[in-house]
Amino acid sequence: MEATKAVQGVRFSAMLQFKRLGRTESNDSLRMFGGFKEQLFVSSKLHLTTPSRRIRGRMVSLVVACLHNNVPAPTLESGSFQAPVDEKLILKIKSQEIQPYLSGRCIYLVGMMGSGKTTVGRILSHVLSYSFFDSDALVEEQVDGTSVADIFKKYGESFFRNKETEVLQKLSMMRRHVISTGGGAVVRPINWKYMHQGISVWLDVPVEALARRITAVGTDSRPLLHSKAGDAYTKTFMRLSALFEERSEAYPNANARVSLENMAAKLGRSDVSDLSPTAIAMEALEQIKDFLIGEDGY
Ligand SMILES: Nc1ncnc2c1ncn2[C@@H]1O[C@H](COP(=O)(O)OP(=O)(O)O)[C@@H](O)[C@H]1O
Ligand SMILES: O=C(O)C1=C[C@@H](OP(=O)(O)O)[C@@H](O)[C@H](O)C1
Repeated sequence: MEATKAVQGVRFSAMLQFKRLGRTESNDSLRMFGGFKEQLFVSSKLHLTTPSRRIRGRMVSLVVACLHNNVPAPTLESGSFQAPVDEKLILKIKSQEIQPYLSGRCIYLVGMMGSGKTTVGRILSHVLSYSFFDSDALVEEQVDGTSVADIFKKYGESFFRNKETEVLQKLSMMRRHVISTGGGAVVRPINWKYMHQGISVWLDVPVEALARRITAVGTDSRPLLHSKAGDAYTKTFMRLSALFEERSEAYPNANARVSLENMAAKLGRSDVSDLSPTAIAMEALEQIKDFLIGEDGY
């Protein structure tokens, strides 16, 4: 039987020491569960086709030899198959790489509405074993569960901004949180004082892509985009462009920048829409690492 068949349908909890991926080869053990009553031990040799730290999306060859119920591997199964490198494992490795430099500091995601702060923030919090907070949701809690749209309608934008600053002040005293900030949090210098207690990351997404994403979900929860005239995409695009213009000097205050245009160019993609939240989270970790290493003077 081929090794591919031997592992077919088996869900496994991989304990592969991917930390070693920088090497061309490593020997490790996988402990596999499911589909079999007995535990199946697989000794593996992992070959990277090109030794590189940038292994994103590359296929690796995993040479597998199985040991089942203490029957030696050669008499049971052996073979090799191509396996896609698990993005989640890579994320985990990258997160482990930065943990010593991060030393529990919070991560603040900044960027325009729809830039993916919440989506990417949740992924980052998961891999870093941090808690996730959305500053808009915390403002809503402070105002008895009133939605951001209603806060703007009832009390106005300044009231919302004051609450947002209060929330950021409280968060600045905490540790081990990933925070998705509101798109306009960057305009108040005092907010930067709080966000600089942690590491800030700007998700820099072209306005066209933002407008596409927001048009797809509607503008109900985003009062600054409410408008009656024109078709949904055009009015969202126009409003976002004006807001981005006003804030274009504020976003670069962030410690690290994830540019979707740069990512797409690097990966040979013609459209930033092809970049998955996981890929963006990986790039965020990479950029955070560069910042932290620079900060440490290495
Ligand atoms: N990389 C991505 N590709 C496609 N759609 C995305 C991506 N990231 C986020 N989205 C979608 O865009 C919308 C806005 O994302 P969200 O994370 O809420 O942004 P923010 O918190 O910055 O306002 C959501 O519908 C989300 O599913
Ligand atoms: O850009 C802005 O000024 C705003 C962005 C919103 O958050 P998201 O960026 O999470 O949509 C929310 O804070 C509020 O509607 C104002």
